[in-house]
Amino acid sequence: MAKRGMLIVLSGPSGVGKGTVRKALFEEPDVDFEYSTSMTTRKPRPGEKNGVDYYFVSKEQFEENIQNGEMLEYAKYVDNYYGTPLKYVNETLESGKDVFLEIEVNGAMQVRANVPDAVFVFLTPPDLMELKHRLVGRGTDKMDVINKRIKKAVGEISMMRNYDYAVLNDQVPLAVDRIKSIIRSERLKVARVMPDYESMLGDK
Ligand SMILES: Nc1nc2c(ncn2[C@@H]2O[C@H](COP(=O)(O)OP(=O)(O)O)[C@@H](O)[C@H]2O)c(=O)[nH]1
Ligand SMILES: Nc1ncnc2c1ncn2[C@@H]1O[C@H](COP(=O)(O)OP(=O)(O)O)[C@@H](O)[C@H]1O
Repeated sequence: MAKRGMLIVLSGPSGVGKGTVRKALFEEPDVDFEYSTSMTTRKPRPGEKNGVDYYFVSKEQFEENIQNGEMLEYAKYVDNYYGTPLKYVNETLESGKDVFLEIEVNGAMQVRANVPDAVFVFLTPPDLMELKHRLVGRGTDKMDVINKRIKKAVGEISMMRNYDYAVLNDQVPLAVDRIKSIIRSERLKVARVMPDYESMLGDK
């Protein structure tokens, strides 16, 4: 049976650059993670595709999935549900492939409780002014939503201490390199540079 894959969880406040950094990371030739597409009740933004950016579903459908135990984790974030479908993550990890989740902090803490050997990375902005600047610059949310997201960010940033790693996203290529170092180091831990005692002792 294939060795179970590694689960890496990237969180951080809205607008810090999770999506941007994740896309840049996935373009690296030596990075080979499967991205778990989340499910949400949020309406698609212009250009977003169902099944690619998210699985866009109704509130009723989402609640049915929760009831049926089909979510690895889920959270309500600024009036909408967001969550990770369990089946894809389990099957992919079981097949030996590594999986990448990009989710907010409450969901990440649920994953922490259920998958203790997952690796938790918090992406942090240089400061709150820069975070607001990025949210405004992205131009996808109205000012009232941006303000709600910024308010939420303060609490989210205080959750950073519950993560294995904090990564500063001052510049995208630097943040990508930092995450790659974490992955390399975690792989070493998993590969465990340990002797194979059974073969050392020989057949008895
Ligand atoms: N718990 C959880 N959070 C998610 C999931 N997918 C996305 N999110 C988070 O929900 C928040 C809002 O997402 P979205 O509306 O797409 O805004 P954006 O990430 O700021 O572009 C972000 O912090 C996402 O990381 C998920 O499957 N589970
Ligand atoms: N290191 C960075 N420096 C400047 N702008 C950035 C950086 N990373 C991301 N951005 C910009 O910030 C905005 C929010 O990024 P996005 O990836 O959508 O964040 P998130 O997925 O965390 O909500 C986007 O306009 C993006 O281009």
